[in-house]
Amino acid sequence: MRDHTNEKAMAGPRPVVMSGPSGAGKSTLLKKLLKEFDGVFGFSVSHTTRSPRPGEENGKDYHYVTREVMQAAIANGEFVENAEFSGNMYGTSKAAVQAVQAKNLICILDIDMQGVKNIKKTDLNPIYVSIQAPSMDILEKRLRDRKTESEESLKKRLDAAKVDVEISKEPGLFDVIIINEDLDAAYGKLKDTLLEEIQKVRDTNKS
Ligand SMILES: Nc1ncnc2c1ncn2[C@@H]1O[C@H](COP(=O)(O)OP(=O)(O)OP(=O)(O)O)[C@@H](O)[C@H]1O
Ligand SMILES: Nc1nc2c(ncn2[C@@H]2O[C@H](COP(=O)(O)O)[C@@H](O)[C@H]2O)c(=O)[nH]1
Repeated sequence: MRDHTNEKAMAGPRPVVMSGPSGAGKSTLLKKLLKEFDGVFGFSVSHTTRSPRPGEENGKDYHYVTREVMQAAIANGEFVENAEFSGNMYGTSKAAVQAVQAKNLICILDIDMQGVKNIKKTDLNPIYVSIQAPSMDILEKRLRDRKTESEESLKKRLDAAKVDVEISKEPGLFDVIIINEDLDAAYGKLKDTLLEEIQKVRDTNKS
């Protein structure tokens, strides 16, 4: 059977991959984009086996599933990419990407470094953005202040962050690395990076 995800990817605007250490500010920044540019961006809702955090909604932030359900769906070829992160499974389903691209929106994927490497093997052709904190100390403070992690999970995320920051230096891996120190400044850089694609969607919607 042919994979229609890729045909849609060729036709519509380029997706955006937002990656970077847990706690660097990816969700904060992408939520600002979705709010300011209503009708331009759409979020690719991932699947995960982790439990929802207070305030998170099933189907909006993630599709919360069991490991068994997720493994079966992966085996069935339903995912573009998947990864194990900090003791849980995460993955982007083909349906999640298609749902956004069917509306001719810029599809935003919030994924870890394993996801970036796997998306590179597809022909999704996204813009790759790495969001990083100014230092490991600041990253740790943000994660602690967010109050979402146990000590064990915090340690796993900080260990993964160190690896992530090193790998992100690989030439050509990311189109842009944004250091999220001042939120407004980081958001400004993100918008500058995506300006051309935003304009394309606006032009298409006008005509
Ligand atoms: N520029 C900033 N200055 C201070 N705090 C920030 C800044 N950007 C984000 N934060 C805060 O840092 C915390 C982590 O941000 P956020 O949840 O967006 O990170 P994330 O990269 O999406 O993490 P994860 O990958 O775990 O989902 C949040 O509490 C957020 O409010
Ligand atoms: N490879 C993938 N990584 C994903 C996906 N969805 C989220 N993530 C990444 O997981 C970590 C942790 O997220 P959290 O919500 O538990 O804090 C973070 O780095 C996300 O970018 C996915 O579908 N694939």
